[in-house]
Amino acid sequence: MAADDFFEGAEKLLEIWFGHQDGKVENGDLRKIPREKYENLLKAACCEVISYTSNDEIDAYVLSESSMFVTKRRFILKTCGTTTPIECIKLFLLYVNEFTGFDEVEDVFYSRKNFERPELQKDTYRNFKLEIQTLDIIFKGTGVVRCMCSSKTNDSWYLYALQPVKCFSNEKQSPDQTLEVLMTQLDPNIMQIFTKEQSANAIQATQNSGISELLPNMKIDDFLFDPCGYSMNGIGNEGQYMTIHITPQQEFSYVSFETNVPQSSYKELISKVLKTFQPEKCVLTLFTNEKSPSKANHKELKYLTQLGEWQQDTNKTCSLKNHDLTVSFYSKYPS
Ligand SMILES: C[S@+](CC[C@H](N)C(=O)[O-])C[C@H]1O[C@@H](n2cnc3c(N)ncnc32)[C@H](O)[C@@H]1O
Repeated sequence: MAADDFFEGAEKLLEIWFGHQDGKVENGDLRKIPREKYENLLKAACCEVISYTSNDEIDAYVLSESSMFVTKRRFILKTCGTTTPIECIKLFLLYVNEFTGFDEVEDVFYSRKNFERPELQKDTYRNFKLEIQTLDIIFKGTGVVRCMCSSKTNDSWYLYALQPVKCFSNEKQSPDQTLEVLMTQLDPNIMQIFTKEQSANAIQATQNSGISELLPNMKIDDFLFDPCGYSMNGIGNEGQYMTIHITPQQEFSYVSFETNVPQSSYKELISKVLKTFQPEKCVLTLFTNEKSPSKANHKELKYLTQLGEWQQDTNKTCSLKNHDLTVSFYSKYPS
């Protein structure tokens, strides 16, 4: 396939948390950084804003390549294609220093699935080792690295997590959990919904696909690309978000689902997501911190060996500074 026809759906996901050395986190706010400064950052990452929505807790941007979310002290940049998110970090840290009142990086996570066509990425992003080296230089530290591989398919998932020396005490932590479902080889009939040929607009695609039913009661900002491709952000009044991105082309179809909505069990939500998109394969990741009402879910995921038509081939759990992490690989049975 010609490089021109290919689109890399798999995202690079960067999440940074900020704090204050004296522990007074109420003194800072990342949303004090002006909009044009965020646009500068996105230029460095090779993408731009195409839509925006917000409430009192969270600013959500749909980007030309995926999404950005900004809350009081957490920044999330999720970008696909051949974007370069690490390139915006130094400038971002300068803006944080200038505008927000924060003076400390509390946590950094940078993760991604293996790329379909790594050779088409720009320099640093062709090999996770180079991404790690670049992040270590920027954060002047040594990150913890996790590489999880499926025992059955050639899928893998990589994480860099910076563990700053100073830890925030448990009392200052707020509940935090993030679920991601990264899906490949999707049902072509379902993917057809995310084309201009089948759907007149994004609202139609959101409704007809069942996306609107996945986590109801969210304010949805969706976008249907021409001739195909789909992105959406959903936000809730308490700072909850969900985000879905779809590359529907059959030769390299990819869908990602991510949310921070807490659940006492994620089984039903994950099943709904898989039934909605019908992937052949998927990678599940779950991060929870000590305060999260979802923290018991790692055990549940471990024993979720069968999820409808999907069978788990690999499940790994590990502990990071403030979070537990589970990564599971599933494929449709029989594959
Ligand atoms: C931005 S969207 C969603 C990407 C996402 N990371 C995913 O999960 O696949 C990418 C899809 O939109 C299509 N697309 C159409 N116009 C585009 C544009 N101007 N920029 C980025 N993608 C575009 C791509 O071909 C691809 O199918």
